[in-house]
Amino acid sequence: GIEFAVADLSLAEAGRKQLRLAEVEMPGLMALRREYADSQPLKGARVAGSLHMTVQTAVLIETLVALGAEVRWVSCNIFSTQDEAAAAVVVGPNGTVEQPSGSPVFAWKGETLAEYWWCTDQLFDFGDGRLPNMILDDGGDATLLIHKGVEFEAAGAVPQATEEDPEEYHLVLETLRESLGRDTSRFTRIAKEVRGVTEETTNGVKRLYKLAKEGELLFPAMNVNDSVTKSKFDNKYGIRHSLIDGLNRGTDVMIAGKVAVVCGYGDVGKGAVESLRGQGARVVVTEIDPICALQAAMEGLDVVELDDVVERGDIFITTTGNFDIIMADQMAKMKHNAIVANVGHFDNEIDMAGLAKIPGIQKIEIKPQVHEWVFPATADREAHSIIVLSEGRLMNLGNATGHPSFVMSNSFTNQTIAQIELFTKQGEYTTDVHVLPKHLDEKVARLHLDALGVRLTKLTKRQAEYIGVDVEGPYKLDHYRY
Ligand SMILES: NC(=O)c1ccc[n+]([C@@H]2O[C@H](COP(=O)([O-])OP(=O)(O)OC[C@H]3O[C@@H](n4cnc5c(N)ncnc54)[C@H](O)[C@@H]3O)[C@@H](O)[C@H]2O)c1
Ligand SMILES: COc1cccc(Nc2cc(C)nc([C@@H]3CCN(C(=O)c4nonc4N)C3)c2)c1
Repeated sequence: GIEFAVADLSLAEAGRKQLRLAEVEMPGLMALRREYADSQPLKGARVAGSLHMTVQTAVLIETLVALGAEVRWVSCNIFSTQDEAAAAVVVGPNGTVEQPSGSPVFAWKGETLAEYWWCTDQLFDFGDGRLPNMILDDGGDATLLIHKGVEFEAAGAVPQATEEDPEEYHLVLETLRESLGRDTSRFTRIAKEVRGVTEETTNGVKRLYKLAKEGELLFPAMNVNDSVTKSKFDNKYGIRHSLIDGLNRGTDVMIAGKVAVVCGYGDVGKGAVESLRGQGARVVVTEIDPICALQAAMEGLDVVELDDVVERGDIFITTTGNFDIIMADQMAKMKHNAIVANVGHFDNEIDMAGLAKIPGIQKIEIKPQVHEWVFPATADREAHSIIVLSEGRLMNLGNATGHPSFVMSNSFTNQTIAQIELFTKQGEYTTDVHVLPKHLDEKVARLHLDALGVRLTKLTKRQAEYIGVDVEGPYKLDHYRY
């Protein structure tokens, strides 16, 4: 039978219904299932995946299986599992709760960190001594376990963590110590078996480039994040869709007419501005980068310093990927019931620690993920409040439901094509970090056009020659900025 560790298998039926809806909104993945139904390019692939165990990811998993792969899965985030999606994957399209016939999943919403690393360790045993030969990663935790495992197997022991190591690193070492106790060459064998890893996000990609630079990368890696059809969608269109979704679900405030301050005007900031402008907000931005600031000005946006507008703004959104963007003393000056939220980096763009330390501050939960922070009266101002969403964490996840399926279809079509590339073209990809060739990035876009009723114009041969491209593409140079 199928091994698994999920919250509740009986949620499978509900999950299956959501999966069927998501399939219609994920045309790229469904097109790949049709294109490769006969050739089964992933036959023989044993894919160990660590990526948010959501309804959208379930469609990715069943696409990999439809192309011939055997798959084991965990979530890459202790809160992002949708339990009904995990259950649906285990039961599978043709199974039952009593007789699950899907794929092994080890993930549930609200895992402890110790449970998280136990789950990740379950990825690497496909039964009868069989090991993974492909890794699909988001944030690099599966890749980390393999690399650290190989390092410590070679050393013959796992070192003790020191007190300056974060608590999580203690858990990683504990997990590896147990593994070494069971088998002194497990990760060394896995590393030999793995043909490559495909990495979903910026942070995971940064870790891969670091490993490659230090000459420690053990197998070829595909940087899926930097496909144009992944990061533009994730960062710009995903946020444009879900920013007002989170604002509306959280506050129901009328956005029209309000002054909205967007900190950062990169891909996410551009999506955030469009989202708010679409609702009639009067948007201003802050930036450190003169090119992005000039772009904003060209779009008719005021570019200001935060302190210029901290008393005038109604809605403040951080998108910088940096930290200490909105500080407690600035929040103290805001209008009564100004809204503050983050869609950028984890939880340190907004100074929540500083806010909590203000003498006499009061935190009132209005509803889950929506808090009113009440500043006590001072000599020159009566008591007043601000509204903070998702406690300063990613509010499109805390107050809304993450990216819509169509956005994830673009990301995951890149993932699937990248898996096929590394699995079927061993030797063509060196042990380094690669990006998908542009014609495959363009293929991802092509696979999403029919669903939108887009009709592409065809180049004539002479036109193609005139601009120096092939009729079938690629249509741009590698460094072209879309
Ligand atoms: N919430 C989500 O679903 C989601 C989705 C995608 C990306 N992200 C995150 O959003 C962040 C931004 O992503 P991106 O692709 O837009 O990056 P980006 O580099 O394109 O944009 C960030 C911008 O912020 C600017 N910036 C940096 N420090 C600043 C400061 N102190 N004040 C003002 N501006 C500053 C930079 O100049 C840059 O233009 C990243 O942390 C990314 O992981 C979140
Ligand atoms: C509460 O709602 C959800 C729903 C889904 C995931 C999450 N949790 C995170 C946490 C972190 C740190 N990052 C992400 C990124 C940004 C948006 N993402 C997706 O939407 C997504 N990814 O896989 N399927 C998807 N759907 C991936 C999502 C929260």
